Amino acid sequence: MSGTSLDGVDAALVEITGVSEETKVQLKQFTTVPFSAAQKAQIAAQLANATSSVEVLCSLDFALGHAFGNAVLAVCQAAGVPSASLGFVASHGQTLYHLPDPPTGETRSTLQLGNAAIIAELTHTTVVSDFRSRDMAVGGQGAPIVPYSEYVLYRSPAHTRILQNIGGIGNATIIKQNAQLEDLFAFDTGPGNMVIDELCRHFFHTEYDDGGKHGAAGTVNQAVLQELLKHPYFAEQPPKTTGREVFGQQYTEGLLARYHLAPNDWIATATALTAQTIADAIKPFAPAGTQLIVGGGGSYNPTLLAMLAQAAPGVEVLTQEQLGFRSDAKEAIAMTILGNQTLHHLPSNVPSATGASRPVILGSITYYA
Ligand SMILES: Nc1ncnc2c1ncn2[C@@H]1O[C@H](COP(=O)(O)OP(=O)(O)OP(=O)(O)O)[C@@H](O)[C@H]1O
Ligand SMILES: CC(=O)N[C@H]1[C@@H]2OC[C@@H](O2)[C@@H](O)[C@@H]1O[C@H](C)C(=O)O
Repeated sequence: MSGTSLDGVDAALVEITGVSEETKVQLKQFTTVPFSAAQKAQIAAQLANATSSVEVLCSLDFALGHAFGNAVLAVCQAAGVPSASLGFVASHGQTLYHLPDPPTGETRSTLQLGNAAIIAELTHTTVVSDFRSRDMAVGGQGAPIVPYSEYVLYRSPAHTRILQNIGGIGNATIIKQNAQLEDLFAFDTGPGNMVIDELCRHFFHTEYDDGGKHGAAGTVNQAVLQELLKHPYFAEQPPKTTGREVFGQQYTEGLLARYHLAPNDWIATATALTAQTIADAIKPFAPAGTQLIVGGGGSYNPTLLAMLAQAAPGVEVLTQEQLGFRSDAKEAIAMTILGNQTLHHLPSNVPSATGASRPVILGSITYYA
């Protein structure tokens, strides 16, 4: 898995047994193979129309295939497991573009690169990939696709649980107490770390606000925060998804041109934007006693977690680690659950989360034989 932050390829080696609601997974090893600065710059350039090139995109698909295949080899090597003994590889790839509701003229579509044939050859293993297209083909947004795995792993008879991932983008899955799969509800809350990261790059030439220290040292500018909260995405009704197309570099550059704050105040304000938009978005679905379980890289930012707890009174804010899971491994583990469903000819989209017209078997299979 590689998400919108472009930090690197996450590879989870899991033991998986059973299918559907009976699926059991055990994490054996986890590795993130970071993208080099050059790889990251090359991917980032392809995310914007002004700087993308069809020649580089063609090359990038295969280059990412190598990066993903090598991440599989790295996690296997760390565990002392030969890759040829794997049951399968489930590869999300790198989202390059996502058009669930295209402006005009274009076709609803989504594009994840990381060529599966290259991964199969490097790892000597069958690969399941392209998990989003099939959901979109039946009218869904093609995202979010992790809710099925969250239902399998986190449903609880005792609590309403909201799984909040804070990666580049923030996304929430609501699993009410005693929920059935049809009851799940999920959507993107808005920016996760994306704006914070962009501001860190702009002001400090760092990739992110390590430990939330800049955010903690700054003061939230309430007037600017209130303006930012007026972005139309926050008022849209779920199901809804968003991405770099809306809250990427251009968005932050626009903010920097419009408002003039001290660097730490900017980062505090962007951190508060993430916290407040999450709190506002989940509020209608969070009765007293709800557990908000935070995952993704944002769970390593204590300033963000503190702001979130303050913005969501009555909700118990927990991290994946507090439940015995790993925040950084969660999405990669989710892909293995989806891949396992695919290989058993079973669906794993959640129509109530994506807006799809029906459950479908996600993914494409590239056999290694
Ligand atoms: N120690 C840390 N302190 C503060 N922030 C951190 C830390 N570690 C990671 N992060 C944040 O988490 C981000 C990466 O999160 P993650 O890997 O979950 O994102 P992603 O999977 O790429 O995104 P998405 O889930 O939106 O696709 C980093 O860019 C950074 O902002
Ligand atoms: C199109 C795409 O790659 N969307 C990602 C992105 O990153 C976070 C959020 O936006 C989420 O909707 C999704 O990823 C997770 C894994 C998902 O589909 O559940």
